[in-house]
Amino acid sequence: MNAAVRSVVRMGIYLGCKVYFIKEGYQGMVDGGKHIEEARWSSVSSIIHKGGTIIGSARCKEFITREGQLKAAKNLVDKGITDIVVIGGDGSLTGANAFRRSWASLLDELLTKNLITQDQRKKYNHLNIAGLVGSIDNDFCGTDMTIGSDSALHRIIEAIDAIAYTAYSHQRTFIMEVMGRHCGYLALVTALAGEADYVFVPEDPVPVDWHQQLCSKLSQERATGQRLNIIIVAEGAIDRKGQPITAQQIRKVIVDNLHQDTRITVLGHVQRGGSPSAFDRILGCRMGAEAVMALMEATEESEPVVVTLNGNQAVRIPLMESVKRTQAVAQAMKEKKWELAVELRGYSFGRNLQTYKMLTSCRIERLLIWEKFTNLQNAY
Ligand SMILES: Nc1ncnc2c1ncn2[C@@H]1O[C@H](COP(=O)(O)OP(=O)(O)O)[C@@H](O)[C@H]1O
Ligand SMILES: O=P(O)(O)OC[C@H]1O[C@](O)(COP(=O)(O)O)[C@@H](O)[C@@H]1O
Repeated sequence: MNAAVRSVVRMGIYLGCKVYFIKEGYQGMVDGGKHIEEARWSSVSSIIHKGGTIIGSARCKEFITREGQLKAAKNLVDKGITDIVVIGGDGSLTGANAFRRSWASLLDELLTKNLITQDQRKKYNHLNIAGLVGSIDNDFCGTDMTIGSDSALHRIIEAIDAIAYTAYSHQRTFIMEVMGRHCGYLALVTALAGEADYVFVPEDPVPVDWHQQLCSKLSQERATGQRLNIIIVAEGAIDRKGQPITAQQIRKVIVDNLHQDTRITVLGHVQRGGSPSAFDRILGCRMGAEAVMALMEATEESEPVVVTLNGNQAVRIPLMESVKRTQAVAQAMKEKKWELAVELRGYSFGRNLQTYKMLTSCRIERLLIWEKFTNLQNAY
């Protein structure tokens, strides 16, 4: 995230703008005062390698209310702020859009209450918004990657590789819970990259007979000589009825049925910490710069945009369109329309899921026949 902050600040200053940090997210915008502070070129030196964000982040209920938005609008007008870059998930971007929509009426109310002058009302008539998507979950429709996701993946894969040594030596089964309360991206790609034997993701819940399927899969792998099993479970994993599936439940199934030595690792907030990956730093740099360009080119008529990654390009797309698509995934999951949820999550998500299933669908019978055949060949 800091790479994006740095990029926005420097691009803004480079283009001749006065740039402010709004600290602690919308809470800082509502509270004003020391939370809105001018950013200098040097304020963002030596931050690109740091995890998290130097400007802080906070959930802010007050910003959802009219009163909160009035305070925020007043603070922005007082500082002469006309353009905002918002970095966050669909909640933050929805909030930004709602705020912009109410902007004119907020200023009207401030004027009526004599909290701003007639001149200010006229001068700040318009507010421009550009969004950047920051989330480790990679759960936003319209972008191939969200800022932070790649770094989290690196951390998870490192942890799996570390665990695999113990699992291998002790012939153990490891269940690893990764983040993703509503999105299975991290779990799925981790399963692909970490050679997991089974994965639980919220968008594509396991079949009702998952107990048998899982046990048969694990037994097959052991029968082919594999000394360890890795199972990945997303924090938000559910079954087809929408009931949560926990790592403890999975462990019980394995221990009761297969008597395998099984351990659980919950990675938790480790996944969100540490230095950002090279990919995330570059993504942040490019997206931040693009967001400032979008603001500079915005007119009163233009819709707010969100800067996303399409292939290898930073592109601008209508903010609310992608927010609505993202919210449609949540709705599809709520209605248990699993195929639709996977489809809406995006082409790449669906392909990852398919690829994972194909790469882990080896049947023991087929494998044994093949091994017998190659042994026979070697004998002659
Ligand atoms: N409909 C909304 N109207 C105004 N503000 C909102 C709205 N939805 C979310 N927000 C603001 O955005 C903040 C962040 O949203 P949240 O859903 O918690 O995180 P994320 O941005 O990661 O999706 C909220 O704390 C709130 O201040
Ligand atoms: O710190 P908290 O509030 O427990 O958050 C955990 C949740 O946040 C997430 O990590 C996503 O966070 P971000 O979108 O801010 O990266 C989810 O995967 C997880 O469910």
